[in-house]
Amino acid sequence: MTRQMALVGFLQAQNCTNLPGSWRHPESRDDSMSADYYQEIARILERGKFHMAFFDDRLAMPDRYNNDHAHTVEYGIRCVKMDPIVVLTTMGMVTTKLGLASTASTTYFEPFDVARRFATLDLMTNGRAAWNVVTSVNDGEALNMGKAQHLDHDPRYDRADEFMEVVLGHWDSWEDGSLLIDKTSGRFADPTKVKRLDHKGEFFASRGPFTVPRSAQGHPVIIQAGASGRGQRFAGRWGEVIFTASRNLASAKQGYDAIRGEAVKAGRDPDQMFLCNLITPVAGATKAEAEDRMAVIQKLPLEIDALSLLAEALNFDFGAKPIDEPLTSEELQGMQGMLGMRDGVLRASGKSNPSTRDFITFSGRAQVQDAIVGGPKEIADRLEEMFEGRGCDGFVVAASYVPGSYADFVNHVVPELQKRGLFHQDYAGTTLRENLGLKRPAAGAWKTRAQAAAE
Ligand SMILES: Cc1cc2nc3c(=O)[nH]c(=O)nc-3n(C[C@H](O)[C@H](O)[C@H](O)COP(=O)(O)O)c2cc1C
Repeated sequence: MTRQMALVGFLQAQNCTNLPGSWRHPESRDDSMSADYYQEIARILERGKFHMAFFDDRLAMPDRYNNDHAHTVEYGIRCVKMDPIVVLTTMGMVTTKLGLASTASTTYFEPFDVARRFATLDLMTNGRAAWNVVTSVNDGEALNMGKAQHLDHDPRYDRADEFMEVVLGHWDSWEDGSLLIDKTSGRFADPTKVKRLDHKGEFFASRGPFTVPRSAQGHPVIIQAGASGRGQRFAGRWGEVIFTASRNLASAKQGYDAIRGEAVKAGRDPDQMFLCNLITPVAGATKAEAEDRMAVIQKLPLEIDALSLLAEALNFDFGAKPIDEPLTSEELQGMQGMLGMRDGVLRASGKSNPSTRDFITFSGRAQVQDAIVGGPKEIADRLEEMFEGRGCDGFVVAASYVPGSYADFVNHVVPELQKRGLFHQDYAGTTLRENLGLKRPAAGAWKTRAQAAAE
């Protein structure tokens, strides 16, 4: 079969999109704290045959900049952050095919809890759930979750490896065929097919038995977005859908090859994983219409948006330095958040000690300079180049206003991608795995492949 791309809607259960200024857009809906807002997005994405709606998450509002939240609340810089799984559930109730993905942290939750919440979502949506595994980024999250400080970068991933073993172990506990529900014999399930996990490891202990049987797709799809060396190793071991944020084909190809290489080392088939690259399309019926839209969007960001979100993502208070003063090597080394972002700024600026202003310019954080602006042809051309050039297998589509950005993409770009045979005409099945073309995992398959790779 011809290779076709996966499309994922990038959503936030918050007062703005990942572009913090989006709420100021004249056509943005004002009711982002209502179910109806998210249900409208869900219907648009399903009309456009998107594989998934995906929510990011963070367990704190940005307040690392100047160690204060006043600016965050005042300018609406992602200051509302609701529980994404609850919001997803409301979207699941008005759709039947759209995959439903949410982020949850391995650093601040217990694996049993995460395993149960996602397995429940998977049952309630007939096998459409996915979990984006993150290790979280900053001290604000630590302080909200009863810890003094966020864990260091690489040890977070060591802990996350064991977290995955516990979650997947629990998801395997009810063998297929264990449910009998036989009123005549009075037997609900076969006890020989439901096992306790009895996990006692370095970081976690969880006994079981798990309390949620397997779903139509086996278990939720695993998403990951590690970008550092350690993060890519983790993504290659566990991720079935991988999110990347490459800005051009050359760097996308590098990331694509690196993560697929890690998957092979972990004993996996790299063709059973989809790398989806983040894009911000600004689409119109014509190029001119899109450029008019972009003119409005470009006026939305404020400098404080970028400063606030950089401080949040890198767990570093950029407010403590004059904006044009180079950061010291010690300060750069001390950053513990999304290190892929720091490294990207070092690369793109060509400076070993960039200033805060360089971070604003070269990270593009909270801004739209990376937007792909165009009519159907221009946007489809860019996506086709990245997809056919093997920079990725699909795209995570970010919005600069809601619901307009999704509607514009679905109305103008999706038909063009379909016409070119790059995107499916319709959903192949009902579960997310069926629609992505991922095999239903056999219970325990992840263990054998880890062993095979170690041998
Ligand atoms: C599309 C996309 C979505 C992401 N969503 C989240 C998120 O919701 N929460 C989070 O803490 N990190 C999120 N991340 C960050 C990644 O999990 C990861 O930390 C980041 O890419 C840096 O990689 P590293 O952890 O290997 O340094 C996202 C990254 C991408 C590309």
